Amino acid sequence: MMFFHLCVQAAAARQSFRMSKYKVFVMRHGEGAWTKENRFCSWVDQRLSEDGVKEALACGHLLKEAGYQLDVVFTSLLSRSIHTAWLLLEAMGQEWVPVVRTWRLNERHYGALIGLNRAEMALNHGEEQVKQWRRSYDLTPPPIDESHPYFLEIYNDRRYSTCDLSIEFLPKSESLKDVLERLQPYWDGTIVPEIKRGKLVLISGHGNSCRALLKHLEGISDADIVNVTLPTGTPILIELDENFRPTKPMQLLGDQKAIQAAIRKVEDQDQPGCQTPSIRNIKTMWEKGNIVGATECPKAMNKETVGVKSKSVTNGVGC
Ligand SMILES: O=C(OP(=O)(O)O)[C@H](O)COP(=O)(O)O
Repeated sequence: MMFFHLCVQAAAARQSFRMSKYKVFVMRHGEGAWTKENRFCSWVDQRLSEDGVKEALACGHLLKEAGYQLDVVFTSLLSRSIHTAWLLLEAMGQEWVPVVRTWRLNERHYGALIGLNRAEMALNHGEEQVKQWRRSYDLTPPPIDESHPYFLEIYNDRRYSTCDLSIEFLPKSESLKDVLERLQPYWDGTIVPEIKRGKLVLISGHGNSCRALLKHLEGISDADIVNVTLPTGTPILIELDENFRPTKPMQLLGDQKAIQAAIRKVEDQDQPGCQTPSIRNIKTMWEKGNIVGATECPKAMNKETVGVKSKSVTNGVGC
């Protein structure tokens, strides 16, 4: 958390006294159902939790009270990001504002780790390994494959037939670096032109798609981005000069004490003691599978072992 401030200060030191020409809001959606369960959610389409709905509405009230008038909101193709945009616009009384969706703002694809519980992973593989998987810049987790219980749910979903890449070219696992590489063309080609037209843009993204964007905009180094963690449901205001360089430190809007507590909560998700009530009913998700050693093909799991009752997807069949 301290490092987050250092990154911001480092960016500020480079900003000298340039004039702000543009503003843009970047925010991670409200808390999702699996955030509460402490599971890697990624491309699984979970809804907002009750708290997540409240967070999204609170963001809208905050921006409305500050007098902001949005012109366009960009979201991922995932419901928690879109729902956050809707609730926020409703709270602002600006429901008519266009919402534009793109897979390029989707959360980082966590590959074979999708569905797993972070605290349990830390018990099995060590906190440091889980921190590396979560926060390092260029580490890519083992890819998802057809034996994974969420594979079909993701890749058979009709929304992914609407992308500017055909389904077979969509990612099967991503590092943060990969996220930035797929996001930057959309930022440059679609979002920046809107901002240059004078539109006030809000991006309702995800923990890691927003980290990738902030890394790019704030010039955060590969080493320092490891220490940047974003809370849910907190708008970040970024002011940019005519060359899209930041003119001042980005601002996380809202009650600063609550924001710091929310960041700490996300950081602590990979502490072995960070168990949720539901996790007690979940058998060891990889049945002691060694994901550290796995490169291509981690051990099979099924939806029941990760606490999901649906049997609509074929169980994994092993490697
Ligand atoms: O789905 C996720 O993020 P999201 O809740 O922002 O969509 C990831 O599981 C976030 O996990 P991380 O905080 O361990 O990178």
